[in-house]
Amino acid sequence: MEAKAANGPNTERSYGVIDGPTNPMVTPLLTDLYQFTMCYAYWKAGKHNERAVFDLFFRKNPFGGEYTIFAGLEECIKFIANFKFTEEEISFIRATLPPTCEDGFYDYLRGVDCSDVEVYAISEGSVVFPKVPLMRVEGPIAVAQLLETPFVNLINYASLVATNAARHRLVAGKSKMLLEFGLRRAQGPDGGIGASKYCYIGGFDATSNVAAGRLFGIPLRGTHSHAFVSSFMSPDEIIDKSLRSCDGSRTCEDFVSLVQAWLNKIQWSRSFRGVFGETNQSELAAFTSYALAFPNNFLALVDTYDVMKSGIPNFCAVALALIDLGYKAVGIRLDSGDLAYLSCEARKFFCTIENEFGVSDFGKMSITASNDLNEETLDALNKQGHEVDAFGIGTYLVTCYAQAALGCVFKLVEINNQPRIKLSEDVSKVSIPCKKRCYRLFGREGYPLVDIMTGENELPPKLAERILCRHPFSESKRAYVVPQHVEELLKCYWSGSSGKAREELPPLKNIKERCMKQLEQMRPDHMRRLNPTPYKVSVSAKLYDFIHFLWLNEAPVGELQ
Ligand SMILES: Nc1ncnc2c1ncn2[C@@H]1O[C@H](COP(=O)(O)OP(=O)(O)OP(=O)(O)O)[C@@H](O)[C@H]1O
Ligand SMILES: O=P(O)(O)OC[C@H]1O[C@H](OP(=O)(O)OP(=O)(O)O)[C@H](O)[C@@H]1O
Ligand SMILES: O=C(O)c1cccnc1
Ligand SMILES: [Mg+2]
Repeated sequence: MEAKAANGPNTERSYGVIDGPTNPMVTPLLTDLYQFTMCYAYWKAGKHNERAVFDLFFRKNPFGGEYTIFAGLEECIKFIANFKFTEEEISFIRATLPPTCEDGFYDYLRGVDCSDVEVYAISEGSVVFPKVPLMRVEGPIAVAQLLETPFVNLINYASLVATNAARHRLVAGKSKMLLEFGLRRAQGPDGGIGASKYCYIGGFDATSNVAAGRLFGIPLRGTHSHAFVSSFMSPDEIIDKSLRSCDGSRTCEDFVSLVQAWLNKIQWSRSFRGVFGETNQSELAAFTSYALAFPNNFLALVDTYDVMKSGIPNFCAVALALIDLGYKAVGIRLDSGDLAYLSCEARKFFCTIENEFGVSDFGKMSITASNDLNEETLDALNKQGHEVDAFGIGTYLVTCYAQAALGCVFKLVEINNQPRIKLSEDVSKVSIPCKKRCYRLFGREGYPLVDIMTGENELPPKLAERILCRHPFSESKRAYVVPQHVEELLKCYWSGSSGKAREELPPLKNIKERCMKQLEQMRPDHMRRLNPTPYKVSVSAKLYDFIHFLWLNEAPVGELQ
């Protein structure tokens, strides 16, 4: 079933006005307690207004892949645009912190907003890679610190599920319809709404989630369930049997009998004689009823009793009766069994009907498949060969069953213009210091070749000019690149009250288009499922030297005795 296009409240916006986050639970209190204790301690030390720079990034691509889709930025910007404590929230913090905390702190909180904060970010829907900041947050340290948990929360799942959706899209292929059916299995209401929004960005065509359709204008689609089929007993219970023809010129007074006549014709036709016997009459009643309710959108779930011996013949009888009245049935959904085999058998059945009764295009009837689908099953279906046109995917997609979290982090990289580094025994966890600029360098064939981070004041990489790209931590890994195209990745998305120009938040459709375009632009070996080639993430020679200077400076020298 296809719902009429929705015009969500967020589809229109005027420049400069940013409405609040989608989820009203996203308030300044949606953070970890330690953000408030640190905030108090910064304030007590008189440090709260020191200018800090934080980077938000992740360390490893999810799902064993070599790419990630960045999502969740719009919600972060909506959050900070409306960041302000209510009196009730301040009272709660007062009651939560120890009584020794001074009153002046609460007066300070009363005045806190994000007018002194700037956020630079990669555009939402972009293909992104580990270590490169997705967002750079600059502002008074006490305020920027309060943003850590909500920002990381808003980005982590959004990017994870958008990446999961993109991976499903890549396996399914461009021509297939992908429907997100996950609401009932998602991690709560926010998980469900988020999944619908971010799966759409990652390449799904539609969702069954009505609230997401209203909120974001995502196309809504749906079929019907087994309950609808098994709720009927027999065609006798259909009371209003009349159906007006599609053009309104005549009325069929007994659609139920028309369906029955078609079922007999199919059963006794040359091609189907002996292929199936009595079909299930309660199923036939359900299909007939559904067709009477939606003659233009008739799609039947055919696996309640027996796909080939009941569901498909019953569907065809109803579809042919609809055709008599000038309607065009949509197709079927398979929700169990061997989806490769059954989809091929169903297609053969439809093609035989087309030939037997001379009904053009009956063989092209749409076949939707669902039932615990995931990347692996889609891949297996491709290998076996199938006739599925649309996949309805829920549980594995929205719960990100293959990987629980993306692991985004928020690290201090500069304070009062002083670069800071976070060391770790594990080199992959050492943070890259300094307020940085990030660029994507494209090669001769149009593919992105490498992302490079430089210090803020370094000259940007120049077109057709050789630049040394160094692995941030491994001395021997380096390469010269002559970029044919250079894209600066971090753009200003929030400039507070500074008056600096900032990017407008694009409509969801544009974010999705960006994502699809960028995925297409990637070199195929980075995208393959098995042993993909890692995309190179690098730093300039100058930044490399500085990281290692700072590293040596900060790391204590051990003493052996
Ligand atoms: N041709 C296929 N190749 C690989 N996996 C498939 C194929 N067809 C279906 N699957 C997957 O196999 C699993 C079958 O699920 P399950 O064992 O629950 O059987 P079922 O068909 O759902 O049976 P039931 O009628 O009890 O619901 C699903 O995850 C489905 O996506
Ligand atoms: O399988 P998923 O990828 O999660 O897709 C959504 C599932 O939800 C519906 O049925 P439901 O699972 O509620 O009932 P069932 O267990 O009888 O299939 C639908 O028929 C799909 O099977
Ligand atoms: O419309 C459907 O077919 C649907 C919706 C949600 C879950 N399963 C199926
Ligand atoms: Mg199921």
